[in-house]
Amino acid sequence: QFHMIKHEDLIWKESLGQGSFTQIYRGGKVDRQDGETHTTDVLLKVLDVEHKNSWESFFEAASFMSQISHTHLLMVYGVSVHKSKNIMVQEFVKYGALDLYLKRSSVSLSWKLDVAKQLACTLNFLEEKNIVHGNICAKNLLLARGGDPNSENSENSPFIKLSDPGISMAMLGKEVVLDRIPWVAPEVLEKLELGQQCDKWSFGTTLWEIFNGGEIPLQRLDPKQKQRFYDQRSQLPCLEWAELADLISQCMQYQAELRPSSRSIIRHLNGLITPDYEVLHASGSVPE
Ligand SMILES: N#Cc1ccc(Nc2nc(N)cc(-n3cnc(CCO)c3)n2)cc1
Repeated sequence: QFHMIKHEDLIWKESLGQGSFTQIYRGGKVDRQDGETHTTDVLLKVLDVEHKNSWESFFEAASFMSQISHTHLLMVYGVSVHKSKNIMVQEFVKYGALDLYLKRSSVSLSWKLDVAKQLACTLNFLEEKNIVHGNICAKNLLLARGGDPNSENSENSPFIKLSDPGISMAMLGKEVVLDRIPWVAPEVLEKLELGQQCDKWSFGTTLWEIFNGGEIPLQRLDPKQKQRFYDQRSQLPCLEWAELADLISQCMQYQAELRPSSRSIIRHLNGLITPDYEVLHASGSVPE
């Protein structure tokens, strides 16, 4: 399952905002090893009290992350329960959530393609283990490196960690699931159960976010209009980079079995050459 961490071994620092149904804080975890005490930087994710009846699902997400390890999967150290507080203790990822980072910073197409490839590899890892994450989105991608643009080259390349899936759809009300359109695969909306192909759909939506600078897809639609978006088999506005738009629409096919395998997604991404204007502009050989 997961490691239980004593509340007295946790240090609480500043609040860093919230996730879905959670508050997040910067913190520390004290480990006592043969007389020495060592403090690890952690992220403390506290389940909102009004959702405390979803604590099993919250801890299921923690044990999901604790039982698989991969270079692009977030490390979850364990959980702590104190009075009515349910706390997930995660590794502190230096630059935080990718959606916020993309809104604040301008990054190159090759930077974005690098992130997309890392996410595709993670998807492949999960698919080979027949594991479904169920909540892939830019908000759940954390940037461990490559967050400060003016650092020299090697530091500049991004490195992502996929966060925990959070409370499962089954526990969330229909309203909340509707609000996850267009990340939630259409078949999940109907049956409220996660199938292998649903992560591919969400991968497509997450690609759209990454290559649209963190813009929130369908932001202005209310839940009813979002339901209609699926009822009418609508697609997101397509990007100007045609080859990438093509991959996104392949992943976001309403017929789940037609979505590409993660291996073909990786092949497609490896076959993409960042369009010249990006390179030419970067080298300054094309007047701005
Ligand atoms: N300024 C700033 C700053 C904020 C946060 C981090 N680090 C970190 N580490 C994690 N393990 C998880 C998260 N996290 C962020 N948002 C969510 C909820 C939505 O996913 C989770 N952030 C680093 C810098």
